Amino acid sequence: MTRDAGQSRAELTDRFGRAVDYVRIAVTSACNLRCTYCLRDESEAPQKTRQLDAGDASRLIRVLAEMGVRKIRFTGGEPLLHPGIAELVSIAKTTPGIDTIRITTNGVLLDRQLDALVKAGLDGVNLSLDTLDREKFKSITRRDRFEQVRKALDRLLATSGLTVKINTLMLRGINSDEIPAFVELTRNHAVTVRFMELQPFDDRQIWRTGRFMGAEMIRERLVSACPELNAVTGHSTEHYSFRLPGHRGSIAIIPAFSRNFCNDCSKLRITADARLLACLYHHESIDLAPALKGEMNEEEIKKRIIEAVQQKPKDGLKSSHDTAASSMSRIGG
Ligand SMILES: Nc1nc2c(ncn2[C@@H]2O[C@H](COP(=O)(O)OP(=O)(O)OP(=O)(O)O)[C@@H](O)[C@H]2O)c(=O)[nH]1
Ligand SMILES: C[S@@+](CC[C@H](N)C(=O)[O-])C[C@H]1O[C@@H](n2cnc3c(N)ncnc32)[C@H](O)[C@@H]1O
Ligand code: SF4
Ligand code: SF4
Repeated sequence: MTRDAGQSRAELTDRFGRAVDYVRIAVTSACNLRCTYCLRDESEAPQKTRQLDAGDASRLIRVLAEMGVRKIRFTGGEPLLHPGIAELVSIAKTTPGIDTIRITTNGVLLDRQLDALVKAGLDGVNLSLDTLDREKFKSITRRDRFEQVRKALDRLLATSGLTVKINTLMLRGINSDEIPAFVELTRNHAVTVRFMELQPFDDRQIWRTGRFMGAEMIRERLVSACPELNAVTGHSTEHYSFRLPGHRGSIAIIPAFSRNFCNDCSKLRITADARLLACLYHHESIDLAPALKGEMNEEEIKKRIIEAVQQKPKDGLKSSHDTAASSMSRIGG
């Protein structure tokens, strides 16, 4: 059902009856790592890329909240490279209607920014970390930053009141032997370790090189490494979710490529180049740049948001594009 663009606090509902209340905003496309499944080493320098400014963010988040959005995730590129990231968190936190503000980060700059982010009202951090080995980290990310990220992880695990998740992208023959080491982190910490499928947004790098591990294969490896796992109910993208007896944290598998959690999809994305994306796998997007430049009034912005919600496909397979051309650094994951 198409809603009246002028309606305040309307719930955004798509053609399949799914309420959209979660928006992922890529605040920059710049990144300080060059993960082989995401960006080319020679990708453009950070200063050439666009960043979301505080005034734009404030207007946009207020409009989204009025339309029923409750959760904002800042992502990128690397969101902590945005010079005003704590201010963006604070803007979201003080917007009436928004109740959850989280960040997905590679953690390189987290140790020094965590206090400011928590003070600004951050509720949770999803830390992307694919290996616990320094040399492997260097070869996956093309940067020698493991020690900074490990330090950030230790700080995160010691910070109370934050929801902490670790995103580990499973790459066959590269980090598939590290499942037990990641599971071990759940023993003493209330963290969710999530093993994820590779997706074809890798800037034409490793998608076609046999590194993909499907959710079933990951599950088999996990169960064989930890036979005592108990199945529990996971959150949203966490299609499989488990706990080990006596462990404080949980373990999940995200079938991001298999896309079997679309029935519950509640998301809209704003890419680093200010486009509204109805689905991670959608071909088309709606331009929001004029809105961010102050060239559209509030009603027009709402119309574009409603249009994007109406474009949401039943599932990501219906709008599938098997392209390895784009990079996740612009979409935000
Ligand atoms: N196919 C698909 N993959 C997704 C979707 N949302 C997140 N992912 C993938 O899941 C991985 C982890 O994403 P996160 O940024 O941690 O976000 P999330 O899974 O929504 O996190 P929570 O809000 O904590 O559940 C990334 O690789 C994303 O590409 C989605 O809607 N569809
Ligand atoms: C694009 S990054 C942006 C945020 C931040 N730079 C980070 O790495 O957490 C968001 C998520 O997308 C994931 N990602 C990037 N490229 C991917 C790909 N080709 N397939 C699956 N996930 C990917 C990363 O592992 C990360 O968890
Ligand atoms: S996955 Fe994140 S950290 Fe890695 S290159 Fe992409 S944007 Fe950067
Ligand atoms: S693939 Fe598309 S429809 Fe499915 S959960 Fe992801 S964004 Fe939603």
